[in-house]
Amino acid sequence: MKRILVLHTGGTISMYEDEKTGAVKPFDQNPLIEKTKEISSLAELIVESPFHLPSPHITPKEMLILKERIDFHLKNNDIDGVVITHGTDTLEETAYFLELTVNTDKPIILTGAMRSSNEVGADGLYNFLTSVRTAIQDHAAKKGVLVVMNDEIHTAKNVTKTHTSNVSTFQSPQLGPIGIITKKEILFYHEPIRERKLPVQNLSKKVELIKAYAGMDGFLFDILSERKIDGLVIEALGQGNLPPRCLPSLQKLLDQKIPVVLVSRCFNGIVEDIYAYVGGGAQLKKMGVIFSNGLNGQKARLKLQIILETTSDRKEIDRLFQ
Ligand SMILES: NC(=O)C[C@H](N)C(=O)O
Repeated sequence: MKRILVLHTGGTISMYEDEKTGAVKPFDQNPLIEKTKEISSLAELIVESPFHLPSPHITPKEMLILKERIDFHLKNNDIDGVVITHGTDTLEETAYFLELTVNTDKPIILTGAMRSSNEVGADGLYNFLTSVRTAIQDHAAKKGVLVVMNDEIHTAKNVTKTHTSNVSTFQSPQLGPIGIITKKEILFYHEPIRERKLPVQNLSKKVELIKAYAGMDGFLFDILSERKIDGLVIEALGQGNLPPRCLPSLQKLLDQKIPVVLVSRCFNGIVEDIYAYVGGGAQLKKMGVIFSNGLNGQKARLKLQIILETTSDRKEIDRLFQ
């Protein structure tokens, strides 16, 4: 039997709905821990619950705790794979954090639920079961960190939460799922390109994320240049463009040597220095803005935060975002 480390962290998968008020709340004790027994015929489960939080309460510090628990077991050589249950709101960020920082070929799978544990059609236990089924497959190895939800397998780099309530919320806009789960099989369609691993022991840097909009001026940039930040990610317009009125304030931030990374607020495609009008990508690149390669804002923010722990060299940051 394969040995699977199960890390329960909270989220709707471990919540219940009050039948009278409809309010959804965490249980004091995660009910999945009891339910785990029903799945123990598939694999030898090593179950830990390092914290029990709704995922909007999760910070990079909790992500680092998960990395450390996984590294501990990898070092002990007592596991063949990992399944993490997590709230869905920030699940993609924890998945991507682990993709960037955990160095292993063994499957690491995150899953969650859109319906709380006592709702009709609750998807939590089912998603947990399919995640364990995926984690024990030999061919789930070497694919990086994966997200298993609703009978689909997605990569941490591409997956994002696309719907507030639907069970098919997790999608990979750039790529689609890399695999599917049926009653009989776990099938992969293609091999993902894996992320270069980054060292991280501590997360002390303040990195902010802002979204561009039509008519944006320098207001938010001015606030950021007055407060101390270590880095900034901007979700720019289209192919990587910004409204002209915000440029002088952006320049102030760049003059302070704050690394500024550009992603697009579009959920498909990459940013490029194509447009040569005022505020277009060509000008932003000349100003020293770093262009990312198709990550969404929240993942680029995490990546910059991790990178800044080891370097603030603009060229090196640029290289790591290619
Ligand atoms: N479906 C969910 O898990 C959403 C919940 N708000 C959470 O992320 O904890």
